[in-house]
Amino acid sequence: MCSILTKVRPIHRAVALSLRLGASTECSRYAATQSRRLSRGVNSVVDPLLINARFYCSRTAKTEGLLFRQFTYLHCKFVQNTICHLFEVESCTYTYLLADTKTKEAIIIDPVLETIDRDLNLVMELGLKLTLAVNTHCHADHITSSGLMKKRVSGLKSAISKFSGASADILLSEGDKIAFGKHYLTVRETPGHTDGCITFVSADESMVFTGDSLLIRGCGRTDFQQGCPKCLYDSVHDKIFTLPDNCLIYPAHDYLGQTVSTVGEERKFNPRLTKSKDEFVEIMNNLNLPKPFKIDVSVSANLVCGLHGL
Ligand SMILES: N[C@@H](CCC(=O)N[C@@H](CSS)C(=O)NCC(=O)O)C(=O)O
Repeated sequence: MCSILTKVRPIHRAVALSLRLGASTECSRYAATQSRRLSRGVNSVVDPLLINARFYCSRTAKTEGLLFRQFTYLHCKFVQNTICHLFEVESCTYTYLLADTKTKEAIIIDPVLETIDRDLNLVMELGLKLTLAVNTHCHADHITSSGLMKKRVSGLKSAISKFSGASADILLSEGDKIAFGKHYLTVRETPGHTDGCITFVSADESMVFTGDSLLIRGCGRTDFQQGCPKCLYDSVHDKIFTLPDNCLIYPAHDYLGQTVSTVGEERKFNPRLTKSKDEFVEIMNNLNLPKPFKIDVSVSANLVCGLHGL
C-alpha cells in the first residue's frame, strides 16, 4: 500500500497557496483544476496544504447597488481504498451572499456548517444585516448552517421549498419573491434532483442560482432523494433555459473549480441537457456515481435546518 506523499514541488505549493489565500476567481479555478489533475494517478504527489483548504472569491454583480460574493467550500480529504490512498475532493459547495449596498440587508444561499465563521465574519466586516438563510434544497452531501446561523444572528429567518420536507421559518413555492432592500430573487421550482429543488432568479434576470438542478456542463444526479430524470429535464428546459442567453449561472457545486457559466453556454454545451429527453434519462440512469460520503448524516440533519443534536 502506498502512503501519502509529502514531497512539495513548487507547482503544488503554488496551487495549494492559491487555494488557501482565497485568490482571484481565475486563480482559484486554475488551482482547483490543477489539484484534480494532480490527484488522478496513484503516484500523485499531494501537497498536504490542500487538505481542508477553504477559500472564497468575489465577483461583481451587473446590477446597480447589488453586493455579491461567491464562497467556495472545498473540503479535501484522503480516502484509503484497497489499492492506495487517493486524494478526493469531498464537497465543492458554493455559498452565495447577496446584499443591498444601500440598506445593507443581506441574504445567504446554501450556507455550509463548517464555514459558518467565515461567512458571518464577512457579513460583520461588511456591516451587513443578514435577514435570510435560504437553501436551494435538502442537501445530501453537507450539512447546512442555516439553523446554527439563526441561533447566532438575531432576527435571521430560514427558508427552503415547501416540497423539501424540511422545516424552516419560510416555506417557498413558485413565484415567491425573496426581497433584500430594493432587490429580490424570484423562486422557480425545479424538481428532479430532489422534489424540493428551487432556483432563484434575480429581478433583472442577469443571475440565476440553480442549486443542483443545473451544474456547469452537468446537472444534479437523480438516483436518490426522489430523483427523477424526466422531471429534471423539464425543469431545466422550462425554468432555466428560458432565461436570457447572457444570464449568469451560479450553481451549488462544481468539482472542477468552475465558478460561473451562462444560460447561452449551457444551452449549447451542456453534455447532458443538450440531448433529447430519452437520451438524458439514459445518461442519468447510468451515471453510477458513488453516494456522497455524508449522505446519511446530511439528509437527516438538513431536514431540521442542520440542527440535529444542537
Ligand atoms: N463526492 C461528493 C458527492 C458528489 C455528488 O454526488 N454530487 C451531487 C451533488 S451533491 S448531492 C451530484 O448531483 N453530482 C452530479 C454529478 O454529475 O457529479 C461527496 O461525497 O460529497
